[in-house]
Amino acid sequence: MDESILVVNCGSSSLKLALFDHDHQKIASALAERLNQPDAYAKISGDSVPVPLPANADHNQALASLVEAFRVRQWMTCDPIAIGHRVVHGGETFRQAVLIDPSTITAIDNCAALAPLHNPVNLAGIRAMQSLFPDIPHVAVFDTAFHQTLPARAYRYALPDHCYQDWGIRRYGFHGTSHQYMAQQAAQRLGKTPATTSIISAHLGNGCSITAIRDGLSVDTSMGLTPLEGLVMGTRSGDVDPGLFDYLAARGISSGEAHRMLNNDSGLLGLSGQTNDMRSLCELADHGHEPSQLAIDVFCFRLARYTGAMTASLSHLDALVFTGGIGENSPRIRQETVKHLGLLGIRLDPELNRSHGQVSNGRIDTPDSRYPVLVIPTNEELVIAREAARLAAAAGNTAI
Ligand SMILES: Nc1ncnc2c1ncn2[C@@H]1O[C@H](COP(=O)(O)OP(=O)(O)O)[C@@H](O)[C@H]1O
Ligand SMILES: CC(=O)OP(=O)(O)O
Ligand SMILES: [Mg+2]
Repeated sequence: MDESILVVNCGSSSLKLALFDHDHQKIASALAERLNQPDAYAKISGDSVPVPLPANADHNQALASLVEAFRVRQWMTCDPIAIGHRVVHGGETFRQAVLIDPSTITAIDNCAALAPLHNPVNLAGIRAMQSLFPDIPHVAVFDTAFHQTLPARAYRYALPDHCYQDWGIRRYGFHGTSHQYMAQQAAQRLGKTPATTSIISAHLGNGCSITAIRDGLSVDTSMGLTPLEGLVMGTRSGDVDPGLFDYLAARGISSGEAHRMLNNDSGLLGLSGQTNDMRSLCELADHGHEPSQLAIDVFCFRLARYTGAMTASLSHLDALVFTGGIGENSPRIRQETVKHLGLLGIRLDPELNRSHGQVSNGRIDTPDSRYPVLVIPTNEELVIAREAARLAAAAGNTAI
């Protein structure tokens, strides 16, 4: 028997699928993008030939095609023992991963108003996989769960009390799976246990967030009610003055248009006018494109400011950790961020930084830096696979 585990991560127009074996080693992964658009496509990592998809393929069609491609390649010769689903918003209902049953579906649906871009597609992915694999456990792993330990002083907005009591308006935080993994990995690299390790974890991918983790628990984070608050991101603005909405309304911009502007047309893309891709942005800046350099400057300064803010929640700091596509791969962004943190005494070794800490167990700081700085590759899919296997075993499916 295979005893494999499938992990599904559905985004608004994309999806990622990963297959793990019983030792939690990744066997295969695949990506579908531009879903519901004429040029929808899917590909398996390492394959040059795309997996055929019909024009305007939706999440259901893409998942069915990719599952079939895994089967044809003999990677999955029988049903997996469990399927783990990334769910972005679990509100205050979910403090940890859960087996999905009809009441879970209703609860995730109830959180959809808080994450209209994410939860409906997460649910679409769950339903599609349940119809392909009706007889095995499905597990939901929530981005928000790890942040359920935030103290009220960090999660409450200074709004009238009923906004929280009646409507659940509070800061929830996201990317929890990645931040939790950073806490474990940093502890391991520093020869400590997570329960005694305090870090600042900067997850810098297309979405970006930073979290203060005190003795293994999330105590402050930059994202809020939705994944729009906080750092500058690929296409998201991060923090803006809420007065902006009235100002835009007075200029005839509807709330839908403002929403699109802040979520899809802002961030690195908005500032540079060119791209949301940090690698391209760095090349453009190298060729003298000033708006691209400005986008990098705003990104790094905001990140440094938030790093300083996160220290308010910690009594000591074991490491500043960089992760996500940008955090793992860009020495320039790490250096330009840390350059603003001189007062904290954080210094990077240029050589170690250039090598992404690969020869130094992740460390990229100098011997005289007041705090260690680590680069750690994130692996949200592995965490989801482990959680799915754990809950499936607890539910009596094949033990792991
Ligand atoms: N070598 C690099 N230098 C700078 N940025 C990079 C590099 N490699 C990847 N990135 C950036 O990482 C971002 C994507 O991060 P990733 O974590 O893969 O995204 P997602 O959040 O979609 O999983 C993009 O902005 C991409 O340009
Ligand atoms: C919550 C969030 O921002 O997720 P992503 O980085 O996948 O967009
Ligand atoms: Mg990511």
